[in-house]
Amino acid sequence: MAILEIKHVSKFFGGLSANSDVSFEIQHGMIMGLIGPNGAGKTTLFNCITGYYPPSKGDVVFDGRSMHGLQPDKVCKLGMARTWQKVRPLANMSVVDNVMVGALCRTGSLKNARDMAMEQLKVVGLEHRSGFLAGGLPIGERKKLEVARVLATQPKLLLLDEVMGGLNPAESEDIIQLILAIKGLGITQMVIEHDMKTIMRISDRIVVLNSGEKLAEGSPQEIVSNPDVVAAYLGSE
Ligand SMILES: Nc1ncnc2c1ncn2[C@@H]1O[C@H](COP(=O)(O)OP(=O)(O)OP(=O)(O)O)[C@@H](O)[C@H]1O
Repeated sequence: MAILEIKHVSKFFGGLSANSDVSFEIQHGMIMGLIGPNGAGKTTLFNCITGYYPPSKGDVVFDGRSMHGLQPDKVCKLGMARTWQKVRPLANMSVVDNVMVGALCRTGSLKNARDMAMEQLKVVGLEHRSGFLAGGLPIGERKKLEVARVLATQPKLLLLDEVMGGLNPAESEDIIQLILAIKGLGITQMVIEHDMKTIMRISDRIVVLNSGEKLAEGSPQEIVSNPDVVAAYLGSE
């Protein structure tokens, strides 16, 4: 069974169709890349999947259960967590306290939450920063902090929205290695990313959105050799 089934999802903002009849499935343990030109509807789809927007039409089925009508906190408790394009840590709190916020979705004990947070800081390589103020971290470490915070919610499915945006090549490489390590932990991931080389490298499959519609789906090789994708997306780079 697929971990996530997106079934004919549409999202309208007034007359604008941000997502239009989008359907695909994500299998357990894989990395699904989600690409498309600016304004193609990628973030809107993340919002529809994770309960931030109710889809105007269609349904999202996670682990065999419809997400219809569920708020983001409930969706997160069921095992789906997402990052945001703009990283906004709780700047005046320590790094470990930021991650504890995620862990408190799973435990009421502050001690357990701290232990869980430290565990995730190790996964992302930030344990040496645990006592620092989150607001003082450089951008590359803020991104890792964001990933640690969502990992602390113990997701089965992680949705990463342009987590490499604004990073230099060395920082991006760190995040790529982190995404691959998370895959090694058995966590399924869906990744929005603009850099084509990166998305080709990390994805098992890729879905391409264009003007809100699913334009193509396939392996990285199938996507780069798809003439529609080249015309709509690669041609616009
Ligand atoms: N809350 C909203 N209200 C009205 N229109 C919206 C809203 N959110 C998104 N849109 C519109 O929906 C379309 C898709 O936007 P979305 O942010 O999902 O695209 P995207 O593929 O994530 O773009 P980018 O790559 O630039 O982040 C755009 O035309 C955008 O202006």
